[in-house]
Amino acid sequence: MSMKRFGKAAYRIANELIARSGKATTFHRFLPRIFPVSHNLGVHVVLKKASLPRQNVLKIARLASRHGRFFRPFSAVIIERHRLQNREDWRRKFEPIRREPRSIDLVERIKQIFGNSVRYNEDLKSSEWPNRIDSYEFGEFLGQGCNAAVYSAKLSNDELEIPNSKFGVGFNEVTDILAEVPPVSKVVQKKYPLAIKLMFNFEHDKDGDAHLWSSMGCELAPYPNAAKLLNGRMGNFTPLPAKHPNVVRIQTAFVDSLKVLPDAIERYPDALHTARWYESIASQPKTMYVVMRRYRQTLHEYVWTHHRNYWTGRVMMAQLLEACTFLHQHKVSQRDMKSDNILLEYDFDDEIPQLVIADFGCALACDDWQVPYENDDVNLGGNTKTRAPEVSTAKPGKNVKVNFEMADTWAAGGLSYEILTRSNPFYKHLDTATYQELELPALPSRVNFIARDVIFDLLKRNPTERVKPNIAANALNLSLFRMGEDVKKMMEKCGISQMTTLLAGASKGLSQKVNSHLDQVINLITAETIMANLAPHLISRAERQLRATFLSRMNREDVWRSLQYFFPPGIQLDTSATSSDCFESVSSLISSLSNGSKDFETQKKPMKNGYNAPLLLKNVIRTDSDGINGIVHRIRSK
Ligand SMILES: Nc1ncnc2c1ncn2[C@@H]1O[C@H](COP(=O)(O)OP(=O)(O)OP(=O)(O)O)[C@@H](O)[C@H]1O
Repeated sequence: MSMKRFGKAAYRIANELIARSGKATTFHRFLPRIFPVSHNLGVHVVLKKASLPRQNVLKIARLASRHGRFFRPFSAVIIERHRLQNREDWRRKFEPIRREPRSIDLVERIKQIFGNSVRYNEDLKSSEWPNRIDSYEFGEFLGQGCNAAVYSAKLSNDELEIPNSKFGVGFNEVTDILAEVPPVSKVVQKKYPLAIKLMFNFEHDKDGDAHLWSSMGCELAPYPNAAKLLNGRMGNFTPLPAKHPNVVRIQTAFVDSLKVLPDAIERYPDALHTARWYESIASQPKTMYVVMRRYRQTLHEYVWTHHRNYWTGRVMMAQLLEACTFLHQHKVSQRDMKSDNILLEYDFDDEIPQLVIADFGCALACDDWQVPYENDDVNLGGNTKTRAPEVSTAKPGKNVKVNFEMADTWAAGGLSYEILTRSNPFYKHLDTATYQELELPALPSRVNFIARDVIFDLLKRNPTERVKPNIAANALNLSLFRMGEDVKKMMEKCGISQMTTLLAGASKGLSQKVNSHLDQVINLITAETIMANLAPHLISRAERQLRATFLSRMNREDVWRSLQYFFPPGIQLDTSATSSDCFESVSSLISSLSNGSKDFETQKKPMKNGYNAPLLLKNVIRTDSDGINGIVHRIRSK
């Protein structure tokens, strides 16, 4: 059997994974007929045995072993298959997918699969957390800012179960059974899995809780229950309506008596009710506590302690943009987007971190992007160095309003620089109020062209020209798929071209036909994601979650707009591929999967002419030959 046919088989099976989810045929009966084949660094490639006689399966297995340096013995595959077939409870696990009506549009069905299944989205699980400080035991000090100190914590009663204490727990039951090794998240448990933010109350002379809720309530913008908790004490405060994997996870918040921890006098004496003004303090000093999931590190610490890998960087960027997309969709602006406020979670140093936006103390969440700016006392958010140009150039005056709609999106551009090069140009070199776009430092040439162009578009001075976060996130997500050796070629083989991208917005009949090409791409992407989910130890949690997030929110119109990053209007492209070639693209999936993420990044060399040429031609930075992790050597282009 040729490699080409092997690829075709994989494609058909993958395609069926999606198609069957809407058919009467039960998914649970289909799954036992697939099995994973291990590759050296890559991903399990799932093949269906059903339509292939046993000899063929063996042939495929042998073929796979030749294309990957490591192959799990076939006997193990057989054993695994038996194990699946003998498990009665498989039926239950696929109930939600089985019940999907058949007639639903492909994109809608994919959105439902990824949005409504706990398997792909642990956020659907919810739990109750105690609202008394005595219920928690404090651990080490984690950090402090101007408004609060943060400590690790756990529930004091050890008997109590800690719900969702790790990202991976309950993330994907299927993988627990299919994976050869138990998912890491089940093994590693933190002793103190929570982080409690103890807010500084500088107004101990005030009685009651109301002033604490109203002055500190912004912290709760990412907490969907906040509106109920605040009970109208913050006027038109509109917190995020749901949890998001890339937004800090707040478990609960409450006001209780101030707990004076052993290091408090040394670290934050001003926030304590000291003898100095003892007479004026209220009867029982209180403050607000925010109980969060504990993360491992800030982005700032991470970039200085970890080698750079541009693939990892791109996954982190995409997560950041997914968070911005979610905030933007719900008219919330975090307004303090610095790398100390981006938190990361990972278990191993070489694991791609899960990224969240944290610290909403300066957030704007009132269902309106505009803030009246009549005088200097108005709060325009956090650090001046990370304010978008339209904010930093605003001058207070009568009827002046500052629009924050695109402020976080702009800041994500600076943070992307930090992710990829360690340094945010706006911390030191450039002034947000006066910089010119041409002054933006060039990125290393090995940074993928989509990431590079997206960053440039995020940092447009004019907010109306700036790329919307969802379009930027889509482009990055698309660039991260591993189909074949080149995502763009894969798309071309599915029939996407400069022409189809242009036609997509044209008449309905026409765009329906054009959309069928896009559906092929989406089909492949979804299939690859489902397959990836069956190999949790080979694709990072962060990347799987990112894919699920993207697929659960995408729509065709936005995807077409994002495709302009791959097929920009006005530049001649050679796109002779037909949609039938689409099948072939998957044949290279197998070999590319076995190459590992680093190689993917290095394969994406910019084209000699056309769109892939670096946009920032003036000052191209190149890495040395093995510069993927290291310090870059700057070479001026001629
Ligand atoms: N959930 C968490 N898990 C782990 N560490 C955290 C968590 N939340 C905060 N931290 C740590 O505590 C530090 C201070 O937290 P935070 O930025 O929320 O405080 P702040 O007083 O609001 O800061 P700022 O002065 O920026 O307003 C963070 O930089 C981070 O190092």
